[in-house]
Amino acid sequence: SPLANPIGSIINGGTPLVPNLAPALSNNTFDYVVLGAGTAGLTLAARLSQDGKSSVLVIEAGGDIDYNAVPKEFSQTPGGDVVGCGSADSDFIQNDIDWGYKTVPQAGANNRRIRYARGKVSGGSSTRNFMLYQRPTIGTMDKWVDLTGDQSWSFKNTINFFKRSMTFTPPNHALRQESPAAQYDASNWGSSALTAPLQVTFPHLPQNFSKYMQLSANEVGTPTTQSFNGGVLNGIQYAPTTMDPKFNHRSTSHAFLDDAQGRSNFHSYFQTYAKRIIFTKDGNTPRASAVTISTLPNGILETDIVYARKEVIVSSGAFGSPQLLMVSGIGPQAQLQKFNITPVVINENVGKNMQDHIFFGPSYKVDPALKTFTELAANPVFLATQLVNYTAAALGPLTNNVADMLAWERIDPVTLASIGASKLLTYPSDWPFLEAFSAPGAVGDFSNLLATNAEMGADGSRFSTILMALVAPQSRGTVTLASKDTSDLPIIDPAWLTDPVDQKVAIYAFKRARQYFAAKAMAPILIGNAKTAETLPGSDVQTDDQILNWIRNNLMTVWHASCTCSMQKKELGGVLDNKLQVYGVNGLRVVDASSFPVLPPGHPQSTIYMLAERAADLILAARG
Ligand SMILES: Cc1cc2nc3c(=O)[nH]c(=O)nc-3n(C[C@H](O)[C@H](O)[C@H](O)COP(=O)(O)OP(=O)(O)OC[C@H]3O[C@@H](n4cnc5c(N)ncnc54)[C@H](O)[C@@H]3O)c2cc1C
Repeated sequence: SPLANPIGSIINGGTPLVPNLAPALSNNTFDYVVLGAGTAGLTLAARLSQDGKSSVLVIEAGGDIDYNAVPKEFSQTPGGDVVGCGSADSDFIQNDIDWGYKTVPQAGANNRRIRYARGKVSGGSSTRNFMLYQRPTIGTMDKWVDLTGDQSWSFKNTINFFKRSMTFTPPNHALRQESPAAQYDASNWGSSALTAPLQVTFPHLPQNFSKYMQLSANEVGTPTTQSFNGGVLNGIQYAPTTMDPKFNHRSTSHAFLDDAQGRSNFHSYFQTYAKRIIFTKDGNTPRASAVTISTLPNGILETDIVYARKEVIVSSGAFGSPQLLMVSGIGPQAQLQKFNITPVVINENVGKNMQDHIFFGPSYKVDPALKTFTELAANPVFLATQLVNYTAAALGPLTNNVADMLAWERIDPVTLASIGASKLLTYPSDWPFLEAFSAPGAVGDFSNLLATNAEMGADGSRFSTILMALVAPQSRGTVTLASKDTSDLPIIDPAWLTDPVDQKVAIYAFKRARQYFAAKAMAPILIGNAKTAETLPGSDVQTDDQILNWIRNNLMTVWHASCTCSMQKKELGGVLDNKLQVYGVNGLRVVDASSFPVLPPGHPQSTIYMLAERAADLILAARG
């Protein structure tokens, strides 16, 4: 057994720092050790422990949100999601539950360094996200099949894993009173007999701005569609959200923790850093057998070891997972050499191929009767009333995740050719190139949405924005090490907007947002006309160069970092095989956004839950 004498046979990094450590004590040995209690990690750990047969430990650097009252209140309240996710440093309440990542200067963003929100807490980034729940297209998953060489990743073959993680509740039209009404397709969801911890539904109140966006989208050629969850995306509709239907609280992967916590075979260590995976020998192949951990604040020092009888599963997210592989000896040669890390497997692809979405868009002055987010930020009396309304009755604008309506569209081939972006025609035919978000507030450079809206709304002005995201991005980024210690944040370089095709599409997207606002359907809510109402950037910005420069100064991540430990055929640049196992070693998988072969258009959390559900099946099948 690889655990017979784990200390004696360690092949990376020598003897653990802790003296007198008794190897493989029964209370620090588990069948499965999951690193990261985030979106994927908690889902996976809960599923692995469900049949009571395997012991599972999940390790999380952050705390349990249940013991962190103020961030919990903010996190639970859907309208609070826009607080503390900005591009500037000035975050407050959420600092306790966030890693505080910041990119290196981004050439594509006029050398700005941009703060990149990431959950460091139970539920990981599902505790911080905007709750939008939507699935990839059929063609997207066909791309996964091509890249992995495995038909089991098709949409048809994964749909039951998508359905398995969540319970859907239809929109409450009586409360919402919206027109046009939110639509959904009942066949996209599980049967009423199928219940899962994660809750998906619609907010109790839609944003007033969204219906105007919907009507103007229809007018400029984007039709209303019924659903974003059956494998087709093009069109406009309200998006379902990961929310509890009764109280409209945020629902996260913590729901899986709640389910698992009472099981005697389920264990969780919070405020514990995974420091390094220890490899022993399995014949000639390294085997992941144990993990050094730190229970000290800020993860300094290796303080203990936990052993895995069967597997170690890394679910530390798109930044944390490649970091953990690299500090443990799996990564590009130059990275390992630079930090004097004993190599286990040289794989140049670890930390490469990072894919992400960016968004940006013009803000317009609108009728104050709309009650936008600007009203909440700039009118303390209204905010106080709505806090009571939300807390006491689960009603009002705070039940809404702010960006509640989405639209996806392709760009026709003639236009693509005219803007120099024909390269996108290589994408599957159902893959949209642009996503539009309703954003009822002023946005600008996303530095701090609360402060921006409080300031711009101080004179009674109210705003709405349509954010445009590039959802077939060509630019690729990297995650590299700053040191050989996971207590130091890795270096994040998303390289947004460095590819010329992305720049062309971004200019097109910006002009498209202006078309939405110029539609007749938008006229009733604009102060003045589409030209005079445009406040950011304002109608002075007209030429392609001016537009691109404004985008560079204002673009923001949609926080969809992925693909940094990609599941792909090795010759294509993979880190993981088609069963999420790390190439070249035994007993080690990576399961989270970093495992994606390619980033689907839109919002990744549904795919991450699917991945965790599927991984649990693969792991339990291997257990026999
Ligand atoms: C502000 C924001 C808005 C978003 N909006 C949406 C949206 O509306 N819809 C959508 O689908 N997606 C959205 N996303 C993206 C989505 O939430 C993430 O892609 C997803 O949650 C990532 O899941 P994961 O399991 O890969 O990583 P995470 O959920 O981030 O989990 C990784 C976990 O590992 C832990 N960890 C890392 N390193 C270590 C270590 N060394 N030791 C121990 N623990 C460690 C982390 O603390 C974290 O808890 C948003 C994200 C953000 C931040």
